[in-house]
Order: sequence, then C-alpha cells, then structure tokens
Amino acid sequence: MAEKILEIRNLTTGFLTDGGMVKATDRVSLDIEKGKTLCVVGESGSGKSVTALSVMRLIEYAGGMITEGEARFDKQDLVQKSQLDMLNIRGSRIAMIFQDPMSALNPVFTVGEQIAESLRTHKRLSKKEAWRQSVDMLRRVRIPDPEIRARQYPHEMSGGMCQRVVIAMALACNPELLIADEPTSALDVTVQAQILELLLQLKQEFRMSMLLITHDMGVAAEVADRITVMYAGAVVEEGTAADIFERPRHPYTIGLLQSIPGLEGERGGELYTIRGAIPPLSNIPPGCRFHPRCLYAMDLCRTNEPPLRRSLSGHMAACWLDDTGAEDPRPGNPNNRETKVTIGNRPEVTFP
Ligand SMILES: Nc1ncnc2c1ncn2[C@@H]1O[C@H](COP(=O)(O)OP(=O)(O)OP(=O)(O)O)[C@@H](O)[C@H]1O
Ligand code: NI
Repeated sequence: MAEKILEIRNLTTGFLTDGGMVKATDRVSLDIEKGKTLCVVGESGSGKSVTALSVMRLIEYAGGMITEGEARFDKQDLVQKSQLDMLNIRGSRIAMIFQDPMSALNPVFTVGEQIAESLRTHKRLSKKEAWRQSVDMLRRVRIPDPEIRARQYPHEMSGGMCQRVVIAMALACNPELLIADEPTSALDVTVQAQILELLLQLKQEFRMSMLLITHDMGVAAEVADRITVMYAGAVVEEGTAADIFERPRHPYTIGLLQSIPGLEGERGGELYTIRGAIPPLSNIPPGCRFHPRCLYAMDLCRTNEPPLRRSLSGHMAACWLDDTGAEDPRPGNPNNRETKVTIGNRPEVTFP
C-alpha cells in the first residue's frame, strides 16, 4: 500500500445556529497518497471548503467546531493539535491557497516583500537572502522579469499573475501538502488552464501532494489521480479518475458528469442538470441524503442511510442500488462488474 500523507476519518464539523447545531460535514473520510492529487468535487454547499478548513484547523476561526473524527497528517492527528502547533504546521508543512488571490495579498506591500515575509516567518533568513529567495520563487511560478515584478504591488498585476504570487507564497517553505480551494474559479478560462498546468508542474517539482477542491468536473478530469465526490456534507463516492468518469456508481456523480458540457450524457446538445437543490444543513433528508433528487430512488433509500462500500478495486460508493443486481437501472449497470464490502463506521443497517 502506498504511503498516505493525509488520512481523514469520520470528520464531522458543525456550526451552531439559532436552530441548534448543524453538521456541515458528516463523517467524512478520505485519503491522499504521497505525491498524488485528490480532487474533492460537489455542488456549492456540499462541505468541500469546510473539510479543508477543518484539516487546517482554520474552521474554528470561522465559527465552526470539529465534533468527531481525525485528520492524520504524517501520522499525527491535526484535530488534537493546539493552535500554536498548527501555526507552525500551516504555511511550512501544509499550505493552502484560495479562490480570490486579492484577499490573500496585502495591497500595501510589494509582492516580493510579501513572499519574503512568508519565508522569514518559517525560516531564519537574512532580509537579503529572503529577498533573493522571494525573487527565485517568482521565477519558479513562471513570472517573467521576476526582479522587476518583485517590486510591484498587487494592483499592478493581473488576476492570473496575482494567483501565481499567492502560489509562490504558499510554496516558499516547500510544503509537503498543498490544499487548493477553487484556485482557478475567479480567473478567465484561458488563465484557469495555465494556472492548473502550473500547479501540476509545481507539484512534481516540489514533490508535493495536493488536495484540490473544485465544483468543476472538467478541472478534476485534468488534474486528479483520485476523486472524492461530496454531497450535502457527506462523501458519496470515491475512486480513481477513471472510476469516476468511466464507471460512476452514485446517481449524484452520474448527474454531475451529465452536467458537464461536451461530455457524454449531454442530451441532444442540451445541458442536463440534476433536478432539485441541495438541502439546507438543518434539514438533511433521512435515509440517503440524495434520495429526493435521485432519479432511481427506491423505498429503502427514503428510510435507511446507505453505507459507503468499497469494491475490490478500491472504488467506493454509498448507494443502495449496489444491491439490486441485474435490476440496477443506473447507466452501465455497475453491479455487474464489482463486488463490494462495507467500510467505515456509517450505521450498519437492517433491511426492512
Ligand atoms: N461560517 C459558517 N457558519 C455557518 N455555516 C457555514 C459556515 N461556513 C460554511 N457553512 C455552511 O456549511 C455548508 C458547507 O459549506 P462549504 O463552504 O464547505 O461548501 P462548499 O462545498 O465549499 O461550496 P462552494 O462550492 O460554494 O465553495 C454550507 O451549507 C454552508 O452554508
Ligand atoms: Ni467552497
């Protein structure tokens, strides 16, 4: 078995609201192997960012609370760490970048100063050496004329250039894991592709592992080794990029794939989208949380939560249709190909 850089187990994060505690993530489990890219996909509100912020232990600053579970990074459970320990881990061993580069940059300092500052927080460097490395980082994120650019302010740069600066800041201390939350969503389409390509190259050069959050299946198709699909706070499917794109098992994943323009499932040129909307956290449906929107829902799905089950090949899905055998109405009838075993601590269920 390949070594894991991150192992999340049953991670549950809640927010206290007027109506009591709501769960933004519910027993989320996922693994990232060293040197690999895991994409977490799902519609808006599915708990992707909350998962990442919980791992970084930034969720506490956003009013959230981890109520259950573990996030083992290099064998240490980050959930049990003090914020002081996390301060040392964040930025040096695990770095995170967000959608909006402008909010990560300080408008009153030059970009060179900001990267140098980030270097000096974690390494003992002279000002001169920090500046030299800062210019070098700008070169490594392929910013032309780095000596000149280093002296510029964020407002003098385009959005794509600013995101490169943010990436340079994140990678300055050579982190083992990079968490990127929608790193390209705020950028023009052509710039998006360049930044994704850059991230992939840097991942190799810096020998990092990557957790990339996106609601864009096209982005996942480009970069992912494995893909975790989340819906309404829970993992509903996980597998290799080929499992997800060629042998999707969960009807939610099938719906997400059909909503990508230009991929198979496009119906006569019309964009197909999943009917209905993601439920509010205060009102997650009983049984399978996806059942009200599912084209294939059966009685069982309305009352019993399907366990996340792993096939022999390692492809996981939480869907009762995996038990219907030849009757399985899902496209491609995945039941014919894989045998499943139940994993994790989702409730064991008795058949009605
Ligand atoms: N600070 C907060 N207080 C209360 N609820 C929150 C807070 N942050 C997130 N949530 C809720 O947690 C749920 C999951 O949010 P999250 O941001 O993780 O979704 P996401 O999958 O990242 O979506 P998006 O694609 O829009 O970024 C949402 O219902 C959201 O409203
Ligand atoms: Ni998000």
